[in-house]
Amino acid sequence: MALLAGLRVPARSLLRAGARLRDAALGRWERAAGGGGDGARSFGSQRVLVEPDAATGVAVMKLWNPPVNSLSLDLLTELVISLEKLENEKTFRGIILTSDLPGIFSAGLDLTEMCGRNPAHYAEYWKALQELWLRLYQTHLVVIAAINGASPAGGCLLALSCDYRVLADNPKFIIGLNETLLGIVAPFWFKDTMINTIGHRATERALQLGLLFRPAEALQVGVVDQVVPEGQVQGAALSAMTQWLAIPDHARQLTKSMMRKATADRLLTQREADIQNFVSFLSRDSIQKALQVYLEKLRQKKG
Ligand SMILES: CC/C=C\C/C=C\CCCC/C=C/C(=O)SCCNC(=O)CCNC(=O)[C@H](O)C(C)(C)COP(=O)(O)OP(=O)(O)OC[C@H]1O[C@@H](n2cnc3c(N)ncnc32)[C@H](O)[C@@H]1OP(=O)(O)O
Repeated sequence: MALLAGLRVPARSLLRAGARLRDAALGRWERAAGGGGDGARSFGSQRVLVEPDAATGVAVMKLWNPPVNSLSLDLLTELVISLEKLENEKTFRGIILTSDLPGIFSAGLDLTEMCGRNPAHYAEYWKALQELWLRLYQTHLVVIAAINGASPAGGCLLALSCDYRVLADNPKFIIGLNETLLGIVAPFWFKDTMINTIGHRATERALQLGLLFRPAEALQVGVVDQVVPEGQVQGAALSAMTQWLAIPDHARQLTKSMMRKATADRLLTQREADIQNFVSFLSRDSIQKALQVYLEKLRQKKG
């Protein structure tokens, strides 16, 4: 059941159990080692599978961090490495970012990285999140999010950092920056990323109320660009990619940079202070207690 949205997500327990077994078995991408569409070999890490198609210059990047693709330190690190690898391959011009877990795009930041750890860990974790956002938000590649599941908070940030968003039409696939519902505050760069997507007023309302949008609402407010039937999300993302890749790279890339640089620079100029803010905020007893209670509720809701 989706606690925040007050919505039930169908039992994925069996799938999760299977996923955990696969995880335990490791060799995560052996099943895909045969390669991508044009004979290019799939590559990846334990939690990120990349299926490159050298013929089209598009790679599909799939998140796989069971049970809910929470953005753990490991997943953040692996995402940055995969992204960097694609950026350095001249063949690639676009990425489709999606999930390999049914019904979940990403549950956002990993609450277990934010609870009961020490300040050095919080700092390392936040730096890794900053790193992923800075790279994803500013990459010269076209990134299209094929959102095939729920994406609260940090999951929404991931999607908002892409160039275009396609959401599968399922009322359980909620998306939004819902931090206030947890008693925490979305950092300024989360807020800026949303403002750049849907504007100031819509962001203010969404952030203060911690709104999680269902697909039709997400489309209406502009959090996503397209809603398509489930099962068509990756195809629709690939179609949209064709339009983006029809634009000469240099012109599109310079335009992207012109639109996004000031936002990214704002974090870059106060990166260390942002880390310290996060560490001192998380180190408060009241915040730790609130996060523990929230995590416990998530764990117990099945019982
Ligand atoms: C002044 C300010 C200065 C600085 C700022 C400082 C701090 C603020 C920064 C904060 C920014 C935060 C961003 C975030 O992303 S916080 C995380 C927000 N995410 C959520 O709240 C999502 C919670 N999860 C859900 O709602 C549901 O799990 C979900 C995703 C809808 C899926 O539902 P379902 O399929 O039914 O799965 P379960 O709920 O049963 O969960 C399965 C399993 O996963 C665990 N889990 C879920 N979400 C998380 C998570 N985010 N992190 C870690 N673990 C998670 C859950 O506990 C279950 O565990 P179990 O052991 O029981 O299997």
